[in-house]
Amino acid sequence: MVPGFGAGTRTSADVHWLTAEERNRVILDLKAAGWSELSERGAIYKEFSFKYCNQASGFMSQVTLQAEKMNHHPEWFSVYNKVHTPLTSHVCGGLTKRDVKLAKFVEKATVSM
Ligand SMILES: C[C@H](O)[C@H](O)[C@H]1CNC2=NC(N)=NC(=O)C2=N1
Repeated sequence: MVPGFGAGTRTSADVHWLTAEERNRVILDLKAAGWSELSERGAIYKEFSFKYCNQASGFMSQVTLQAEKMNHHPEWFSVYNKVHTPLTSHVCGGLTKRDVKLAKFVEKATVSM
């Protein structure tokens, strides 16, 4: 367990800011999938809209299980059938590989809803 990082399965390698090169590469893919950059926060953001509220709830349940596995959590909030999903790494106040990994999982979760 890395001191101060809790008992999660994180490794020190993936809790550092993305390099400018890594960021430029992943941001292009994320923007193509509809994510926006909250550059003032070093975060990415996407709003997901579902036909029914229970689909939004099911989506959040799926992502929560993954977030727990990764020990890396969205800062989201939902209103009826919409889920607002900012992702950032609090431990370093910016984007890390964990945010990218969780964003990719989030995208897959929407497909299965
Ligand atoms: C103590 C616990 O391991 C930490 O607070 C974890 C929990 N989930 C987290 N989620 C996110 N997005 N960033 C973090 O730095 C983080 N840290």
